[in-house]
Parts: sequence; structure tokens; C-alpha cells
Amino acid sequence: MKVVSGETMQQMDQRTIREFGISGLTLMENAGRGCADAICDRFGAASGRRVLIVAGKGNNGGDGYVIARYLRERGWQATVLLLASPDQIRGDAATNLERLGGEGVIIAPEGVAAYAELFPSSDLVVDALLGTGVKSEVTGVYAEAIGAINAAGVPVVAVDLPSGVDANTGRVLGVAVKAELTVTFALAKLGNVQFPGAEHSGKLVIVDIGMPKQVVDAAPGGEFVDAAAAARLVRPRRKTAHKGSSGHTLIVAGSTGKTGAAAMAAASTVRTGGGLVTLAVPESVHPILEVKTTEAMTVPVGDHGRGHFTAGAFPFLENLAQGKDAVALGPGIGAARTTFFLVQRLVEALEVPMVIDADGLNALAAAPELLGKRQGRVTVLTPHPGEMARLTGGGVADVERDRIATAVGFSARYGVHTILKGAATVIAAPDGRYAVNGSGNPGMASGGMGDTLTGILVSLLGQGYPPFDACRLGVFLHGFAADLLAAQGCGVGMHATDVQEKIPLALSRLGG
Ligand SMILES: NC(=O)C1=CN([C@@H]2O[C@H](COP(=O)(O)OP(=O)(O)OC[C@H]3O[C@@H](n4cnc5c(N)ncnc54)[C@H](O)[C@@H]3O)[C@@H](O)[C@H]2O)[C@H](O)CC1
Ligand SMILES: [K+]
Repeated sequence: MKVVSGETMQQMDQRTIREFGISGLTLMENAGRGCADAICDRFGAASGRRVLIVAGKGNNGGDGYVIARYLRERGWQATVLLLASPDQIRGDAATNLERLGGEGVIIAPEGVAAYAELFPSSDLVVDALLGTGVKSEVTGVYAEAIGAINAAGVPVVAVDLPSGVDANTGRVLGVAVKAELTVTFALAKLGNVQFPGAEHSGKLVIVDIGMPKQVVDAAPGGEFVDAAAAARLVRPRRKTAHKGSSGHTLIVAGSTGKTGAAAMAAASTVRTGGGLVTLAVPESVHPILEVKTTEAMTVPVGDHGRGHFTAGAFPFLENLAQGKDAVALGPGIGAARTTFFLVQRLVEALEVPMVIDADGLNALAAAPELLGKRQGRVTVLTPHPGEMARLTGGGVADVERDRIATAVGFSARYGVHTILKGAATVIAAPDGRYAVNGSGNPGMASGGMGDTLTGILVSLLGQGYPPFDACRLGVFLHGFAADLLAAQGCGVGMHATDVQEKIPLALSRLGG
């Protein structure tokens, strides 16, 4: 499913009107009717029920007047509360306000205070205050209205976007409507699928408003990765497959106190269908990994008794990487200077597709320009917001302000695939493509989940998936395996190792 920015949707709107002769009024009519349909589908027969439509001065409010008209036709008692004076309403919105003929329309540019009782006494509130036109923090009468909507204690349906949610980032601009259902038009907006906007949107319904297919197809945007999109990426295995044709990966991981990270990365590589896995660990912790690891082969790497990788291991690891299909670098390696030095040399030297995670990323924070030396090779970085901030040299708040822009910008600058983790993980390719992941749940907020994702990704790369496919499928699979657990009642408190156990089932549900 394609997702677009607010600006892109407004350009699509203009193109439809200019090049295809479909009027803005028709689009608004289709939008309002579609929204009324979705309301009736969800909330059933009207039989005199009261709906309060809270309208702003723009076209989002215009949709609201159309909704009022259609809901009345279907037996609802619709009241429009307009938070502007009629002379502020222009164009298609003004036409539709006129069509209502003033009946059941309350003009309240001074705010909602005098109408407070209307909110809780309604059976449903429709939020038609602000849509893609939202520009800044919401204050004044709009902020008060949003507060009243959220406090009403009745179901709320948002038109296009919950008012107060930034259309591009999903950020809350001071205050935002919390909707049970959001009916959005033509395509989902980036603010509908990124948090906290995704949570404010509730269930998302997309209504076809009659935009020509050419306009929709040509619009620049990202992909929202849901199960259907992930299933399209899966390459079912050939009947003649053998371990030699299913990828041989090298995982460079572990240190004293962090052997679990190494074991989990290796196990999830196998669980994702990796043919052969070689796990290279510091010699001091090797006996532990020999016991912890069953399917993967382990290789001790000389560490002079330090319990972590040292720079001197470079020639050995460079040699070990020969003939491997993909390498993962970083889970549990720790933050020793000599380890960071080793990472930097490996990043520069190894030709093979590489996933870099955890302290592997921190090793690069001091010298991200090394990534530029991997031009033409496949590099996947899996930072959480803190690691991303260290890589960009900014703060976590800067990263979170616009996660897509951060990931897309970093990928373009360094020629890498960036997987910016967190709810609605962002996946960016070096060529500007990006995706937002739709799987996963809060139970995943625990140690070891990142190591598991690294294992999944290196496994898919090793099996020959194109890198952007490996990234999108891998991220979805990771969250989907956790969703299967949550569906069985194992939500908060799930182990990363439990998630690993579910990877094969998740993969098979997607057709793998
Ligand atoms: N193609 C489509 O998707 C269609 C969408 N439609 C609807 O139109 C809105 C967008 O309408 P627009 O008039 O451009 O913007 P808004 O109604 O969202 O905003 C109106 C108005 O509000 C002002 N404003 C911006 N930020 C703030 C703020 N923080 N506080 C107060 N006021 C603010 C701004 O100046 C605007 O003038 C889209 O979402 C759909 O719902 C059409 O129906 C047709 C097709
Ligand atoms: K809205």
C-alpha cells in the first residue's frame, strides 16, 4: 500500500482537477459520501442517532458538510459545529456549507465553551477540523475543540487525519484527536501510519474518491508494508534447495557478558532459512557459545584473553569472510576501542553484503564516512533512534521529529540501506525508496530483539534476496513473528528467543 505526504496528496488533488477535468467539488462529494458509508458500515443503523460534526474552515471541514448531508439522508440527526465564521469559508467548502442551508449548523468562531454539552450527549463525533492543510502547532479554539472531542467519551471518527496529527511525520502538534476510526482519501498519509499518529488514527479505512489511476500510480511516496506486501516479497524455496544453495553467512558477534546476543543472532539466521551459519566469537567466550549454539558452527577468534574482539583479528576475520554470502557485524561485541577499530577495518575491506548492528554502529559513529567506501556494495544498518542520532551527530529528538527524512537522508548520503527501528520501523534504500513497517507490538520492547532482526536480515541477504526486499521482508517478518506470539496471549514479557521460534511459522504464513 502506497503512503504519501500531505503535500503530495494536495498535488494529486490539483493534477486530478487540472489534467483530468474532475472537479474539486466531485472529489469532495466522493470523499464525504465515502466517509458516511464507512461510518454506517462501522456503526450500523442510524435510527435517529445524534452525530456531532466538528468542522474547521478548510476543505477538511468541507468534507464534514458533505458527511452531514449524507448521514441525514440515512436517518442520523447531524449537527455541524463550525469553528470559524462563514466568511472565512471558501471554494468547494463554501458551496457545501450553502447546500446544508443553515439547518443544524452552529457557527462558533469563539470556540466550543458554550456548546460543551453537545459533545458527550452525541452518539458519535466526527472530527473535520484539520486534515492535510495542518501547518503548525494547534492552539486556541481548535485546541479546545480537540480537547472537548477527546473528553466526550463517545466514539470519534476522524476525516482524513486526526486533527493535530502532522500529515508527514505522525507527530502530535501540541494536541491531537484520538479517533476510533479514520477515513482517509485516495491513499493513506504518512501521518496515519507513523506513531503517534497511527495510534491516534485507530482503524484506518481508505476511500476511493475517483482519482485517476495514472495520478495515484505516479505519485511519489513510500510503501506501507503489511502482510500482503510482505508476501509479495517472499521467494518460495525450490524443491531442489540444499544447504549450499540457501546461503552461508558469517556472524561476528559476542563478548564477555553478551554471549546471548551472538547466540540469538545465529539462531534467528537459521530460523529464517539460512543454509549454513558460521558464528565467529572472541576466543575467551567460545566455550560458552559451543554449548549455547547448536545448528550454527562456531569459530574462536584470538582475543588475548580480553573477552572481546581486538584489532589484531582483522586478517583472520577477513579471511573467514571469503566465500560467505553475507556478514553480520555487531551483536554483543561491546565498545572497546580496539573492537571499534576492527569494525572500521572490516567495514572498509569486506566486499560481501553486510548488516551492521548495535556496537558495530557505534564503532561507525566516529567515522561514518567509512561507509562511503562501500559504494557499490550492499550495506544494511539497523540503528535504533539513539544509534541513529550518534551516526548523524544530532539528538534523538531530531531523529524522531521526522524519522523518514532522517533515514532517507542518511541512506542517500552514505549509499546504505537504513533500518530505523522503533514502532513503525522505517526502511530506506540508497536510491530514495522508503517503506514503513506495519507489523510488531509493544511486547517487542526487550533485549535481544535487535539481535534477532540482525539474524533475519543477514539470513535473507545470504539467501540472495535483493537488499531492499530483504530489509522490508525481514523487518515485517520480525514483527509478524512477535504478533503471532501476541495473538496467543504472549504479549508483554515475550522473549526474543520466543520470537525466533515463530519465524518459520511467520514465513510460512507469508507463503515461504
Ligand atoms: N485529495 C484529497 O485527499 C481530498 C481532500 N479533501 C480534504 O481537504 C483536506 C485539506 O484541505 P485544506 O483546506 O487544504 O486544509 P485543512 O482543511 O486541513 O486546513 C484548513 C485550514 O486550516 C488552517 N490551519 C493550518 N494549520 C492550522 C492550525 N494549526 N491551527 C489552525 N488552523 C490551521 C490552514 O491555514 C488551512 O487554511 C484534506 O485533508 C481532505 O479532508 C477534499 O475534500 C478533496 C479531496
Ligand atoms: K480531521
